[in-house]
Amino acid sequence: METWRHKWGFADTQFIINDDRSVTLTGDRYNLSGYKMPYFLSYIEEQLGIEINPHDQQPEITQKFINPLNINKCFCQELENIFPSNQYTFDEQERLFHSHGQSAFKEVYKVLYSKLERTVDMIFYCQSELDAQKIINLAIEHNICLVPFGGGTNVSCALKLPEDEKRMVVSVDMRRMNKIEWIDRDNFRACVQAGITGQQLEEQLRKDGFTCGHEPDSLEFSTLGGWISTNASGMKKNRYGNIEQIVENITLITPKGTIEQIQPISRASMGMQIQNILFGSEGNLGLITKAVIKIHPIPQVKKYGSLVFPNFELGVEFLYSLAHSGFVPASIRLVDNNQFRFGQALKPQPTNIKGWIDKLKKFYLLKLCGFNPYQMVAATIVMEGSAQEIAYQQTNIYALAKKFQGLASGSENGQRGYMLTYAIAYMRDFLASFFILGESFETSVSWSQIHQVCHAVDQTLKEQHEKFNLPGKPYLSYRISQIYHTGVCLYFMFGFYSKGVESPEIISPQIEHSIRVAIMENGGSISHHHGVGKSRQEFIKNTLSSDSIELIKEIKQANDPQNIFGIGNFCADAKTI
Ligand SMILES: Cc1cc2nc3c(=O)[nH]c(=O)nc-3n(C[C@H](O)[C@H](O)[C@H](O)COP(=O)(O)OP(=O)(O)OC[C@H]3O[C@@H](n4cnc5c(N)ncnc54)[C@H](O)[C@@H]3O)c2cc1C
Repeated sequence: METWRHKWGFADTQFIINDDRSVTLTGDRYNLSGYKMPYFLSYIEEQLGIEINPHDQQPEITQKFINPLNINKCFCQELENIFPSNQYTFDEQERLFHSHGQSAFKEVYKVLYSKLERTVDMIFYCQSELDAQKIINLAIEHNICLVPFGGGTNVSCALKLPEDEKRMVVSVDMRRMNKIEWIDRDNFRACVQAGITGQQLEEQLRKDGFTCGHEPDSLEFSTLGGWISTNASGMKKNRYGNIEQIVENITLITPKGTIEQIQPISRASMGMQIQNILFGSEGNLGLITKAVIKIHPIPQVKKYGSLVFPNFELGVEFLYSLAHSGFVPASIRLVDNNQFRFGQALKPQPTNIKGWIDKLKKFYLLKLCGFNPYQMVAATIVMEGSAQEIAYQQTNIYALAKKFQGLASGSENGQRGYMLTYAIAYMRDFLASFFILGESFETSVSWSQIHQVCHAVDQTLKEQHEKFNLPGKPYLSYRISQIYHTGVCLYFMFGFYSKGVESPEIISPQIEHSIRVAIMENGGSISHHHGVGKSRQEFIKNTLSSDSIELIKEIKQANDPQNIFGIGNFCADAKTI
């Protein structure tokens, strides 16, 4: 539990360069692990217009910055009297780990290569609802700032500490609260403690024959409390719902008491629903200790699929028709040509037979069907349900795709596409060590504005790259990762070469900011699922009316007048209300 890691993921998994310049993902956790990828480096070099020297790596700082302890002696003394010593720590690595999320430029880069502005003073490991009440009471008595901590996977700087916070700051790590309290088999509900990670949740439910089905790409480390706090979205939301459709009751312990419904309800008309404001509360209101969630029997069949289309426009037209049909699969994603080619670059050197088959497939696609390798795109699909449901979806999806010149391209490619998403954050850290900085960002956008937003992002990135006189070429790729009745979630990845660039950690957020402005000016939203945190606070005023913002501030003020939960997300001046 107390292990820390500033980079993404498991310690046994990292990309390395072999002597022959091929790249391997170590370990055996993913289906990308353990084999040589001969085309990886050349793809990156071609895209960025640079040459990677495997021996020229950016050195990580060995003595990482941790600010001097800011101790409230009376608080610490009382805490010592109430809790055993294994429930809190001042360990420096733990303090650093609990002071950041996974934003590439503003957090991880700073920890590894520069300096994080501020660290927490202590970590408290919350083990029960009673612990939550006690630590909040102690914090009120001694004026301590508490910061709820889930898996530390947010990418919105939600755990970034306000620099002007003068009080002792205690991170409240919720991960010891990781049990399923009860399962109601008849009504498909489970009451689950908030510190459970997605992986633990699925493993525990599976033993009883159930699944929750919420699968964000951070599933291995992110927690139920974090999902609620950030209003998360999982890849299979078409079948299982986004987090707000999955959760039926939340328990939040606040400085004023306990916020919850008396019992979970399938649906209710009961006046204003206080539960709704907890989705996206981002650690501002209190500690989420548990939630009642919907569960489902493990599906009889899970099947991957994939399609290729001649270009992104046809792929989007297909998705538009699919979104308004009755056979939407659990998940479908459409990747642009850059991401499609990146997927190809991660493949192993084919064996003789496989190489021969691949050549035949290529001949069919490129020569007979006339696909252009620099325009074609791919959709990856996950179908879950009964055998009949899958058969129905499969038949109809492939028939519909044909109308948009789509061709089926196999389940193996579909599965690889999904596995790729688990490797992206490992790739970010690997590339950063070779001065290639990248970040992902997302938005929701109406169907009619998809191309406009993609174009605006592309243009803005090119302009910014030129403005800062950065070396090589900028990299951009995007995918549609969720479809809705009225629009989609667009998920972008961008990168640039930073060798020789002064303070890339200052330039990168400026580029990101300009891109968000372009997104919003062209009809995109502040965020589809990453949340506001500190990264997107300034865009709240373009999202909500000023009176709405005031109301939210008043709720915060009424609930936490001392600003014990002083992490200051959502609104820059939320803490001063
Ligand atoms: C590689 C990668 C892939 C990702 N994929 C997805 C994705 O597919 N979908 C998606 O929605 N997001 C995704 N994210 C973003 C991130 O995983 C989510 O925002 C996630 O919900 C954060 O959960 P966490 O437990 O890590 O929370 P943390 O990062 O620990 O905290 C996030 C915020 O929630 C608050 N908080 C956490 N727990 C509690 C609690 N128990 N009570 C009160 N407040 C609490 C914290 O104070 C903080 O403000 C991804 C991130 C990465 C790095």
